[in-house]
Amino acid sequence: MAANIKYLGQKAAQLVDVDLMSKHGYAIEQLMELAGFSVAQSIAKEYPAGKVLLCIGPGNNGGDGLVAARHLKHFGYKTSLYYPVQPAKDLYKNLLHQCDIHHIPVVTDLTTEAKSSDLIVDAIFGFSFKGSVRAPFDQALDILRGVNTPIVSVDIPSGWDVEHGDVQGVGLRPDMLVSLTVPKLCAKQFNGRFHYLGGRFVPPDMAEELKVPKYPGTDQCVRLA
Ligand SMILES: NC(=O)C1=CN([C@@H]2O[C@H](COP(=O)(O)OP(=O)(O)OC[C@H]3O[C@@H](n4cnc5c(N)ncnc54)[C@H](OP(=O)(O)O)[C@@H]3O)[C@@H](O)[C@H]2O)[C@H](O)CC1
Ligand SMILES: [K+]
Repeated sequence: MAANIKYLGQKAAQLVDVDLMSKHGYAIEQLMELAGFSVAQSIAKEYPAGKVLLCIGPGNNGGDGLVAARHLKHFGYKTSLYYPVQPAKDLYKNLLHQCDIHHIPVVTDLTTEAKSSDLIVDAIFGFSFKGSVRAPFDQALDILRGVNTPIVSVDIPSGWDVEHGDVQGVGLRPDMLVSLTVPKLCAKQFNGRFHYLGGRFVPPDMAEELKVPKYPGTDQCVRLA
């Protein structure tokens, strides 16, 4: 584990997000593009090109997944989306349209697709997840837990409490975790092979306060463990 790293609780993570947008003038589209790009780059560092199924949730974690799908396609991966709840928000509609024009299909048979993919990206729930997992994601998590395909979780392994980890015993067991901005408390319990940090958009004063580690060269991600 990288020395001096800071872990944020749920409220603190949400506040950082609000500060970036309301105090520092970032648009959500900017943050999401860089977050999703960093997820795609982290994947490209560790997994060879192949078939990637991105499982997309109803919030901004899902938005990061839609962005990552597009960048992975540009990097030479064959990507598809499982996106069972598609909110009617322009942000997500535009990202989905961009996936469509990149010939990234939306699939519905999660079991078949998960088994036949080389990698699964878990962009279902991020730092706003709370309570017990509601349908249809309860069943989706069951299916994803039952396949052997390695999983990359975006920011939070889905089903995990943001601070306490897999307390409900329904969470995913990712091979890679890509924390965004800074890791959340549950990341202390991550025991997969690769822990990366992405979201290289934090301005210097905030980065110092949050103890954001140094990114190498022009990379959008840094390996923490
Ligand atoms: N600064 C950054 O690091 C950035 C991070 N980004 C990414 O954004 C997510 C956080 O996004 P947010 O939209 O706040 O929340 P989530 O994606 O985690 O999820 C919200 C949706 O999930 C639903 N939800 C919540 N709990 C459950 C549950 N138990 N069962 C089913 N559904 C659930 C929730 O529904 P509600 O009805 O409760 O509203 C929402 O629909 C962060 O983790 C990063 O990945 C940004 O992209 C960029 C900046
Ligand atoms: K996730």
